[in-house]
Amino acid sequence: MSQTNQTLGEFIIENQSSFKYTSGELSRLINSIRLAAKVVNHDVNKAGLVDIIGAAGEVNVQGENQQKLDVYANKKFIQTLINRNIVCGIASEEEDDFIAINSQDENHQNKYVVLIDPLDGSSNIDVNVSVGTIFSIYRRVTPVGTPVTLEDFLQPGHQQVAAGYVIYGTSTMLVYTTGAGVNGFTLNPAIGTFYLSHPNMRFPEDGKIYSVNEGNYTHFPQGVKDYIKYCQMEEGDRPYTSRYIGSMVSDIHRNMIKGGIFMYPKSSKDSNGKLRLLYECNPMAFIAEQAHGKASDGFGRILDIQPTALHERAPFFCGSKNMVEKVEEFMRNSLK
Ligand SMILES: O=P(O)(O)OC[C@H]1O[C@](O)(COP(=O)(O)O)[C@@H](O)[C@@H]1O
Ligand SMILES: [Mg+2]
Ligand SMILES: [Mg+2]
Repeated sequence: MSQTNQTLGEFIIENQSSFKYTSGELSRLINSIRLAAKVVNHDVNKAGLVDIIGAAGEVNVQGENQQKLDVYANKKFIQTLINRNIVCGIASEEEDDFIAINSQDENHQNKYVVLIDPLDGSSNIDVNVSVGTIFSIYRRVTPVGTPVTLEDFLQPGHQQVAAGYVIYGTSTMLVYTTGAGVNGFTLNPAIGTFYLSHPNMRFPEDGKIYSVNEGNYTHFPQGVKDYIKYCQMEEGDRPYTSRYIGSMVSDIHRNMIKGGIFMYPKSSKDSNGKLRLLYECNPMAFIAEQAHGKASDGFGRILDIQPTALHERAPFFCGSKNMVEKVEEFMRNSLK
């Protein structure tokens, strides 16, 4: 791939006009996320050498032991967004409540709220397996000029104006959508620039990879058990291949390129699954749909769920369209 590829900065400017609220504000916001991603990437790449490995000694609102990199990435993204005076509110997996941001001139003119999972795949940080960052962006619904409220964050996923993720893997990539398709950019670490490497990303309609933590098999709903058995059957183009990294961003990224389905169902242990609707499921679902894939809670469209709490969870099935429809079929049949 030659360096004649478009840079992320050029792409943002060039595609600004395809975005219905073309005020440049969203472009500046995506640029801020690009900046924060580079800062975090710089330390992720030498995780063993700098003091960002291991537990931070704190427990977050989800009751999870925060990793040092969770806290570090959270701080870097929030700091960058505040410094660039570009948003009116931020919500994060690592923050109990949303953060209301007053614009310097105190009249709350900023229009966007951002929800982030600063570090996705925390269990993989210490073992040098790829991890990610996930972001979701909405226009506020409360009037500009008034302080941001919870209502601005509890919007159904189909209201997102942009969403994306950063994957810190064999290479570092930023993949995002503003509702006009999905594009992926690879960081050239030597010059610190993201280049368009994966234009117009699309899920193949069908795939041969299924990604689920089979260690929870006995706790899964019958429909999921039936679908996993279906994937493992010697029939037609099956059995499918089981691949599970344990970092949702990385599992879905792989399946978007190769064709496949990622599943984190509810179980007798987690009555609503593990993944958080607002800053994990919704942004990945927006990406999936924009890439001609599908995202469901097993019965309906993830993006149509009306959220009621900042850190609520949802069962999540995301990937190649025909595979998600197949698991929905098994879920419906299991209730008959
Ligand atoms: O270890 P499990 O139960 O399979 O869970 C793995 C899942 O949990 C997550 O790590 C949750 O995300 P965080 O790391 O951001 O908390 C997902 O990335 C991943 O798919
Ligand atoms: Mg996560
Ligand atoms: Mg996280």
